Amino acid sequence: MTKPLRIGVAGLGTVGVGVVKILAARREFLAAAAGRSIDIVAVSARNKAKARGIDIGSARWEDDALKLATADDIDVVVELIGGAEGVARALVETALANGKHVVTANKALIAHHGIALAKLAENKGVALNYEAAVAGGIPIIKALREGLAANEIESVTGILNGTCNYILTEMETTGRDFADVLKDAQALGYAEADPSFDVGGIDAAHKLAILASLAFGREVDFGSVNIEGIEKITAADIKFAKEFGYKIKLLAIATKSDGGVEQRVHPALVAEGSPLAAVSGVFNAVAVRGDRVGLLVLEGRGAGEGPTASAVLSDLVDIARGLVMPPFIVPTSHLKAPAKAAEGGPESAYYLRFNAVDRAGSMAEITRALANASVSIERIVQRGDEGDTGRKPVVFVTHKTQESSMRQALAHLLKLVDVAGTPLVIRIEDGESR
Ligand SMILES: NC(=O)c1ccc[n+]([C@@H]2O[C@H](COP(=O)([O-])OP(=O)(O)OC[C@H]3O[C@@H](n4cnc5c(N)ncnc54)[C@H](O)[C@@H]3O)[C@@H](O)[C@H]2O)c1
Ligand SMILES: N[C@@H](CCO)C(=O)O
Ligand code: NA
Repeated sequence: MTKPLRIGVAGLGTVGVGVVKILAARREFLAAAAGRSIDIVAVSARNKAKARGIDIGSARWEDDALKLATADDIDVVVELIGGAEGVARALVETALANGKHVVTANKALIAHHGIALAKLAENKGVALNYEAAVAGGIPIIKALREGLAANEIESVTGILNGTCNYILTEMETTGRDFADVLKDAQALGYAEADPSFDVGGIDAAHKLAILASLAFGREVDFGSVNIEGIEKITAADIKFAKEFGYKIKLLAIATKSDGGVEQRVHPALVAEGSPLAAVSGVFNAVAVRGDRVGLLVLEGRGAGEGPTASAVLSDLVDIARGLVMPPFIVPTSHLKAPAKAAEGGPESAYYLRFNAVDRAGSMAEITRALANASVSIERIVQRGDEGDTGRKPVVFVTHKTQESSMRQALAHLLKLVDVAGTPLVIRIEDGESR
């Protein structure tokens, strides 16, 4: 057998602990699969004394993670700290500059600096692998890089944040409130250090920008993603959606058009019975449409110790086998510059919810405001308690309409005295039916 692949692990939190556990449990099999053993020679984390339930054996402890990037006895730096800047970025840059392979689960880092880091890796002939960064245990990077390489990709639609999907599913099935369920997701190790990245849609946008780059052969363009989170979704919305035959999901959608790429992350109503509506709890899914393969849907756990560490290990086994591929499928010199497609996307139906005064004539005014913007209504429901505000929730489902018409309708609604606050507007998507 060739000499061992020597790794340094920075970060021993949810993911780092999972990596140490798999390496211990599957040591012999992985060595046989890779043709060499994978040995942890050093680790680093913030708190040496913390009980983690793992045995790091003879691995040395480094208080300063950056030492892993310069140590002579390390071939691969495994970055599991997190964050687009700070120690994580410095560690990865220094490791690559020193000719060490890097494996990371850090989507924020790859979304912001992936191309610059890939250039560094290419110059040094080393790997920059990040399977764990997108959709946890689903091998979507491998699928795009290897299994789907023959295809021109037309669109990628995903449920890419485990925390949000877990929250929306729990709210639906148990009726518990948002804040309560978010605490659970944190305790289970799903959420980011700052959970507003999850619920605000930023984490899903990081992942989408990476997938869009791989799918469409353009440089990562996180800045162009239109992002909306799930913070405004209430248990009542989930109930109304169910009544109409839909589930609410945080979708991440990247579509190729003549002018470039449209990237958006937002909650959407997806029809029950469609592949994406069936994805529940911490599960993620990625639906890819390729010109030759057609629709392909991959589903699996998107967060948590085991699934994420599983992806990190697959990257390590690739390196141990001697596979060093361009981080973005093609060399960075072949990637096209980012190009943002005209906004608006395809026509879609919408769900609209707001509170309105329940008096004679108010509904007529509201429907007129929508009609004046060419938005036609499929369903109206007015129900619920007036409470002490004198206003009742009103929910509309529209027929398919242009986004510009919907914006115009909203502007009209906001001028009506009977409408309170800003209406919640959610797109209705088809959930990637075949
Ligand atoms: N938890 C998941 O389900 C999941 C899934 C996919 C990707 N990720 C990504 O994996 C990375 C790690 O996530 P996590 O959930 O394991 O985080 P975590 O907060 O559980 O662990 C982070 C670890 O990094 C260490 N750390 C922080 N600052 C450090 C420093 N300056 N030097 C050395 N160590 C330092 C901490 O001590 C801790 O051990 C992040 O990039 C995250 O986005 C997490
Ligand atoms: N916070 C992320 C972790 C996996 O990337 C999520 O909930 O999906
Ligand atoms: Na993955």
